[in-house]
Amino acid sequence: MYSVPWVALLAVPFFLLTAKYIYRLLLSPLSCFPGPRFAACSKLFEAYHVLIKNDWLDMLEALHHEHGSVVRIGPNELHFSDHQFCLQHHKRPDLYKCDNYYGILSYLLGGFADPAHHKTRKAILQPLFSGRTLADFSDSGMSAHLDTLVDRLSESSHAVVNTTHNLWAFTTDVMMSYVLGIETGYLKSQDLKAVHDSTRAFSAIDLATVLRSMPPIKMVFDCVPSLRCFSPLGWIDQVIAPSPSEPGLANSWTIANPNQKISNNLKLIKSNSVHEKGQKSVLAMLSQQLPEEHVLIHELAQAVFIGNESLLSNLTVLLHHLIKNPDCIRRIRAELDEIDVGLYGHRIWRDPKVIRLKYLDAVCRESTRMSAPGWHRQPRQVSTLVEHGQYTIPPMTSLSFTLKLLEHDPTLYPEPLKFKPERWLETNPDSAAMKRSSVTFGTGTRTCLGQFIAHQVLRRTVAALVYNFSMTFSDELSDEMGGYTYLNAYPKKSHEGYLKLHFTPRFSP
Ligand code: HEM
Repeated sequence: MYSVPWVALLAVPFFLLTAKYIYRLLLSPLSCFPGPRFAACSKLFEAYHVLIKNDWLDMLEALHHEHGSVVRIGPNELHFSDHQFCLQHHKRPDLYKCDNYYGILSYLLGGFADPAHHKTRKAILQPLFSGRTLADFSDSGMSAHLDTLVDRLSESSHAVVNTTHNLWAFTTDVMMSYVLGIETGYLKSQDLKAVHDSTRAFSAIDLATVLRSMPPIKMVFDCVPSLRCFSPLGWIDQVIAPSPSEPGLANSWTIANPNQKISNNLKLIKSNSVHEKGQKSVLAMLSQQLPEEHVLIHELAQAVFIGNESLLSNLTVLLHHLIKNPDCIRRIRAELDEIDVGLYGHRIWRDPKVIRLKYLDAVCRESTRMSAPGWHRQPRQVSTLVEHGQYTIPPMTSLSFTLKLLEHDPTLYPEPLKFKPERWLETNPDSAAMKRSSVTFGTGTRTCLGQFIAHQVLRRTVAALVYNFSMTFSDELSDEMGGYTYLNAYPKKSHEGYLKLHFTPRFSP
C-alpha cells in the first residue's frame, strides 16, 4: 500500500505557513505600512516584547520615533500616535472592538466586539452604575470602608505600613460591596499579606497576551470553560458562586463576619425582590435579565477585577506624588479646612462637599492621567475604508492607540512626566483642548462605566488620608533605587512592588 512519506506530511504545514507569512509580509494591503517585519508576520512579535523582553511601551515609542505616526504592529493591526485622528475616529458609533485583543472576555460588556451587542448588554448593566446606586453606596458602604481604613492606619501609627496590602484589601472590599452587595471584610483581616497574595491577579497581562498572540491556546480556553479558574477572574467567580465541593471559598478565613454565607451569595442575589430599594434589587434585576448564570457571574467578576486593580494603581500613584509634593498636601488641607467639620468631625470624607473641591479634583485627575496603564491599547475595526493622510486603510483593519502615550503627549500636557495638578485648573484654550482630549476612562461609546464610582473613591480616600495623617515614605532611597516598582499596574508575578509608608495621626483619638 502506498504510504505518504513523513517529509511530505511536514512539508504541507510548512508550505502553508510560509505562504501565509509571505502574503502578510509582501502581498497584504498593509504591507505598504512601516514597521518591523516580524510584527507584519506574526502576533508573536507582541508576545516576545511583552512576555520576554518586557519592553512593550518603550518599543512602541521607539517605533513611532523611527517610522512616524503610523506603524504596523501586527499582521492586521496599525498603531497610531496621531492622537487627534484617534480621538476623531473613536467617535464613530460603528466601531468594533477587536475580539482577538479582548480574548476570553469577548462575550462580556467590556469585550463585546459588535457595537449592537454591546449596546444591548450595556442597557442591562447600566443600573449597576447609575447615580442612584452610587449615591446609596457612597452614603453607607463606601464611608464605612473608609472608617475601617482610617481606624486601621491609626492603630499602625509609627509602624511601617505596607500600604499596597492595605489599599488592596480596601479596594477589594469596596468593589465587592459595590458590585455584589457583600461584605468581604478583607481590611479587617489580621493577615493582609495573605489576603493580597491569595486574591490579587498577578501576570493578568501576560495571560491576555498569550491568549491574543497564540490562537491555539485561546481555542483551548474557549473549549474548556473550567480553565477560567486559572484566569485572574477565577477567585472572584468563586466568591460569587463557589463550586459545591468548595462551599464558602477556600480562604473563608478572610471573611470578617462569620455569619456571612458567601457560598449562598448568588442565591441571595437571585432571590432578592426587584421591588426592594438599593444594590441588592439591582443585582436581582440583573439576574433576571441575564438568566445564564455563568454570564451573570462573569460580568460581575469582570467589573470587580477591572475596578480593584485600577483603583489600587491610581491610589498608589496619588499617594506617591502627594508625599513627594508637600505643597499639594497643604493645598488639599486648606480646602478641607473650609468645610464645616461640625457635621462629621474627622470623618470628613462623609461630607458630600468633598467631591466638589476644585484642587482635590485637579490632584485626582492628574494622578489618573499619570496612572494610565502602558500595556493597554484601544484596537478598533470598521467595516468601511478609512482615509488617513496619504493612506487608504482597508476595512476591518485593527486601528489602535495607547492611552498612556496620549496621556503623556507633550503637546497636550507640557512636562508630561511631572505631577502638575494645576494644569487642570487653568482656563485658557490650551487647557480646554487638554480636557477635551483626556482619555483616561476610554473613548467613544466604550468609555468606563465605573468612572463615577472611581471618581468618588479617589476623592474621598485622599480626603480621609490627607486630613487625618501625616504620611512619609519608610525608605525612600531604596524605593528610588528599586525604580519605584510599586507604581507598576497589573504587575507580573515577582515584578510587583510595595508602597511602604508611615502614617502618623494628626489628631488625638
Ligand atoms: C481609576 C480607575 C479606572 C480607570 C482609569 C478605568 C479605565 C477604563 C478604561 C480606559 C476603559 C475602556 C477600556 C477599553 O475600551 O478597552 C474602562 C472600561 C470599563 N471600566 Fe473602568 N476604569 C476605572 C475604574 C473602574 C471601576 C471602579 C469599575 C467598576 C466598578 C470599572 C468598570 C469598567 C467597565 C464595566 C468597563 C467596560 C465598559 C464598556 O465597555 O462599556 N472601571 N475603564
